[in-house]
Amino acid sequence: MMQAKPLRSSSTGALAGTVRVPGDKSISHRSLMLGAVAVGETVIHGLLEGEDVLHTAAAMRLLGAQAERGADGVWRVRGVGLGGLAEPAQVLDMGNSGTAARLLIGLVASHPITCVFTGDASLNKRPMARVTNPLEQMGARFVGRSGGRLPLTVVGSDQTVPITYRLPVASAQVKSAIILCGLNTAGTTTVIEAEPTRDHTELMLRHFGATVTTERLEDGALAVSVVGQPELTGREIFVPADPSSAAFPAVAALLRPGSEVFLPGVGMNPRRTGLYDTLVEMGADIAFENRRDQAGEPVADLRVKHSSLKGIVVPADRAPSMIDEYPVLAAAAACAEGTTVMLGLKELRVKESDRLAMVADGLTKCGVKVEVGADDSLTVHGTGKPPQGGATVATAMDHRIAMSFLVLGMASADPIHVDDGAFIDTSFPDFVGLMNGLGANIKGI
Ligand SMILES: O=C(O)C1=C[C@@H](OP(=O)(O)O)[C@@H](O)[C@H](O)C1
Ligand SMILES: C=C(OP(=O)(O)O)C(=O)O
Repeated sequence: MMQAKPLRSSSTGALAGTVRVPGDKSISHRSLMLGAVAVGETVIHGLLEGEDVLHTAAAMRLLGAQAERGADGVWRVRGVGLGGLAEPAQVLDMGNSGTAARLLIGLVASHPITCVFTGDASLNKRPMARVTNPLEQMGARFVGRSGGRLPLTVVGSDQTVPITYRLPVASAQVKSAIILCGLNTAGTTTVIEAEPTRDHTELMLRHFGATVTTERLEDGALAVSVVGQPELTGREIFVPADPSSAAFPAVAALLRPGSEVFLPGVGMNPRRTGLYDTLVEMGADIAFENRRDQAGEPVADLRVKHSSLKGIVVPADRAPSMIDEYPVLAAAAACAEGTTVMLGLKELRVKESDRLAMVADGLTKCGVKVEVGADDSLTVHGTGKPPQGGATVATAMDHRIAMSFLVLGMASADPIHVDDGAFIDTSFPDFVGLMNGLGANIKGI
């Protein structure tokens, strides 16, 4: 159990400067996992060294791969080849990370090994049936707690069969778990998604030499297919800065008068940029400079200046492209002029915390008028002025709730306290140092 780390954020002057936010979490997990089942060496530049990703690295080692950080900060993974993962002698502890757990459950399911997965108190509450149901159809077996929660034993098989599966929820983790099981399954495995979710698994699999195709179906859904049992070859990977992490200094700069921050090399995969589209619609001054391609992923340098924001309606179909950014968008909406309505937020209830409830409770404590709809919408009534603040906000083991309220505390009239900032290290190590370097005032209490 990590020791709680209460933090306080108070308003300061303008934020200014350049920060390179850490590497993309989704891409980092995938680079370690695919590197571990490729033949030869995978060299990863800019891997996120957050706790979530370090749990994946540790798990890949227990499964037989080598994964080490060099003194130059570059990670090198020596893979075992597809089908070569070894049965781990210990429980695989995925910490706080839904992505690590769900993707790895998929990857090991088509290996003839038995693995026991567990996580922390937050992860062990999160639903896993969404991955075990389709993986069972492919031939893996599972023994877990009721409701399909971790701890969970996966009895994998080298006789898995391909399926065609329509996702019942828009989830890149579920899509990826099935594709990763399909990777070591003879034949073609297809996942159909009605709403496009992040496609880092597909892009990176192609980079490693697999055949992954996408086809638009008559009803508009996307069918993603992987041809099983390819030879994957170790590659060089350059991880872009995480757009989900860049969201925090970006929103902080928008809220603090006089601010200008520069965020180089941020991932701009269109399946991830919903927050930036939304902020621009709200009136944000964000320039996307030097757009370029970095090893198969689009990136840009972001220049963000203080802006007066207006409330808008954020449509439900934008949710997959900004799913982790609603807490920080809610902080921005609390300072905007007018009402912001965010539609289609049901999935927020099954993240590291029930983010819909945590955001609504925290904002209410800070003096913001909010409503949670029966349709899982969130309405935030902004007054055009930052809220009062002056509250202690509960974070429920959730890094994004902690960072979002610390950002709001940079603008609110009175400081905002968060009860525990320890989980920030899961995705954004040195968040406090980087933000304070820009001129924020976040302190331990
Ligand atoms: O595939 C991924 O890397 C992720 C997918 C999303 O989860 P869901 O697939 O549950 O929506 C997101 O919330 C998570 O932070 C990372
Ligand atoms: C939901 C998140 O991560 P995960 O599902 O991997 O725990 C997140 O980082 O906001």
